Amino acid sequence: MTGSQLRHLPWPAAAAALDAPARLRHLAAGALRTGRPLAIWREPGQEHPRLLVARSLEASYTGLPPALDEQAPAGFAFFPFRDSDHNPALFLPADVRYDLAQPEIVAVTPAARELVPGLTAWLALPPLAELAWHHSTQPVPHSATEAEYTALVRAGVAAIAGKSVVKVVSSRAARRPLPPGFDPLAAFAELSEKYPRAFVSLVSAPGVGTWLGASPEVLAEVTADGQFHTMALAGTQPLKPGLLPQDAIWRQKEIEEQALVARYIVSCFKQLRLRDYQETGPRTVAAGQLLHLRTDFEVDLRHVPNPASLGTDMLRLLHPTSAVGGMPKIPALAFLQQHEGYDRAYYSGFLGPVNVAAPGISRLFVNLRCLQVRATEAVLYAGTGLTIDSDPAREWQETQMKMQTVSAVLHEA
Ligand SMILES: C=C(O[C@H]1C=CC=C(C(=O)O)[C@@H]1O)C(=O)O
Repeated sequence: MTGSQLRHLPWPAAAAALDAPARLRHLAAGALRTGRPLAIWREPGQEHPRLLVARSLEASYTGLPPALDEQAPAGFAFFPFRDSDHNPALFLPADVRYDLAQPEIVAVTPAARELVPGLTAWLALPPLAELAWHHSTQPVPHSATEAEYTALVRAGVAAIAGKSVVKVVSSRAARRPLPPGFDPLAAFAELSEKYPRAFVSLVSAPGVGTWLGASPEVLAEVTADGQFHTMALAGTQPLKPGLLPQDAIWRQKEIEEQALVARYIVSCFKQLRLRDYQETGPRTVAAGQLLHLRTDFEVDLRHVPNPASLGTDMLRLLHPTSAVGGMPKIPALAFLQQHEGYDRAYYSGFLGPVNVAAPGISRLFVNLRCLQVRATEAVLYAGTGLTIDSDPAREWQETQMKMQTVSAVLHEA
């Protein structure tokens, strides 16, 4: 949609004393109070967050993953690991938009023009002290003990030894009390400050709940200069004080684990008969206090026969990648369904804006290093790629480390 089709609402004089973050909070409060879905995000390397409010939950239900071409509708994708009635796939239409880089304007699409009178009145009202964040209507997921996680890892290693899978990514959930007065927006700001290279997000939708995260992993990106980008991210070790990422040494296990993810991406390109791509890496990269191995894949969309559909086709083939499911995909997902013992919901799904910054710019990330905000507690999620050499104690430890990325905002004792 062009800028001229958007209706721009100015902030009234009554809001003159509110700075840009206070205005974002006020808009979020209004969306939550009227039961609408919203997404707030800060893209890697960018200074300012954006907010998007969808006119309704019903308008946000979707079937297929979004199309990543410039003709596709603008919105924010929020997809579960597995699509189901409990965890519907959402594409929040970009009905109301607020960009902190342009704090004087609230933009509304024609599809949401019936919101304009209420929104105009809301902008002039004093800010609320409390925000009514949406909470999931699903039961709290089972939180595995170390003994249960050990049994899951052993079952995964046995499945690899029995050759039913080559790799599987086991995961678990953990419950933590929310500190008194926990404020998801303040936590979002803290994550944005702490992890400048992450995709930091806060999504809240009726029934679905409120999810906060700082993801290091691009799933599918289409950039303004016509490039498609994805990455193979896997292998984990702590970033030790004084150690530079480029000096990290990796064990055979992590090298293999990451190579499988890279191989999976190449197999997706092959399915689309795409030979012309740039592969860089693997290189060691830092994500918070962790190091990973990463290979980047770039395709110049100006030099492929199907530029409009390549991003869309790749997204549909990639999710869920072998960095969160395993390989081969179908038996790895069947293993998880049978053995994991809890509902991942939106953890290891994907999320991000499509055609919001401008038509033709999409940035989708894997929903990792995330937590779900419930009424009195947070649910943390993390997984580990297993290979034949996996040691259950190390894998448990690795999930603990991964959970610390986002649990930093809970200020646990
Ligand atoms: C599954 C997760 O991370 C993936 C991404 C990077 C490294 C991973 C690993 O070392 O196992 C995982 O594949 C998670 O953070 O929950």
